[in-house]
Amino acid sequence: MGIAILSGVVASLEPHRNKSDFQKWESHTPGTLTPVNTPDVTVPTRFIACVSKEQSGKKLTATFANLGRQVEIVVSNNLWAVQQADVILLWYVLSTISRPLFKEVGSCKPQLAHTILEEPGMKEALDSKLLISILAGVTLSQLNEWILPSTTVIRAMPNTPCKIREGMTVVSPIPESAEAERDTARILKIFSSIGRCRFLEEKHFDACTALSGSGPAFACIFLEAMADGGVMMGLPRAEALELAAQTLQGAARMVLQVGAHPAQIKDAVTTPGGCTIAGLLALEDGRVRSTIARGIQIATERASELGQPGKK
Ligand SMILES: NC(=O)C1=CN([C@@H]2O[C@H](COP(=O)(O)OP(=O)(O)OC[C@H]3O[C@@H](n4cnc5c(N)ncnc54)[C@H](OP(=O)(O)O)[C@@H]3O)[C@@H](O)[C@H]2O)C=CC1
Ligand SMILES: O=C(O)[C@@H]1CCC=N1
Repeated sequence: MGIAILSGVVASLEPHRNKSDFQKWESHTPGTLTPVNTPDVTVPTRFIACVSKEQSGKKLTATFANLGRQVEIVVSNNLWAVQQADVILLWYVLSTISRPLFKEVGSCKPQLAHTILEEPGMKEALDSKLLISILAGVTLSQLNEWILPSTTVIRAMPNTPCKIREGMTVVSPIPESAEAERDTARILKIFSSIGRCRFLEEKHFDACTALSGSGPAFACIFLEAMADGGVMMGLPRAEALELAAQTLQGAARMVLQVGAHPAQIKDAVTTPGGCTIAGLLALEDGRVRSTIARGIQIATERASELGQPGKK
């Protein structure tokens, strides 16, 4: 997930980004960000990604080699990376004071969070900084126990399409403080540049983890199954996949861009006595809706266990 976010953010900073990118950015954050086409002095200029294994370091170096902006890779030295930064996110670090910096400090599994944060010197390195955790299941109250009160901590739940700047990120409310406005702008700057970003209360985070965090996996099962159906009926695999993917994207965009209700879209496609209703009834016979919805329910329940004491 760290690679997806860092790739998206780095890509968003490249000079070839077009005007619509800026407009998209602004539309998510009315009044809080720099106006369209005005240079933003807080734009990050330096990136550091941290991992624990040499082999992962080599892989990351290869991954970021083609991005055209240098990403420093640090193996087994989270503390150093955090110390360099002014603003920190749990799996990565953003720094913007006089010299803008942006650092990633490993994208660790939820169970590892405590181990990383209890490293000697880490609390002090995080002092007065902004810590953003993307760790599924790990709560703000847990995180607050592992850091000094002077560190501001919030949660974010992104998803892998952040890599192509089509992500969905949910962010917990920013705690009230003198720096709240600045922190809000920094958070929106990152996550609105790599997709949609919305604030929601922490109580919704496990459901968001299941719906949008895990969602790309669920959507791809459906996508693959549609393509399989096409292949079963004789379509070549590549074309079946293209048709399925573009169809899902088109339907989703009708909901997001046009504001259509999914039922409206379904009804408009469904000619009386036609083939769509025949297919829909077959899907309903397989309890497709409750199966998908229960999948989100079960994933939500599992998300609530992640990072919790006594749970695997
Ligand atoms: N995958 C997803 O779609 C989403 C994931 N998340 C959250 O993101 C987090 C990471 O998940 P995911 O990306 O799937 O996991 P991965 O296992 O793919 O990535 C974990 C990364 O963390 C690094 N890491 C592990 N331990 C340390 C350490 N002690 N110090 C520094 N770096 C470390 C690993 O490097 P190394 O291999 O060298 O140890 C690896 O690069 C989880 O908390 C998950 O809940 C949230 C939303 C969506
Ligand atoms: O599977 C997981 O636990 C993580 C959280 C959301 C997506 N991946």
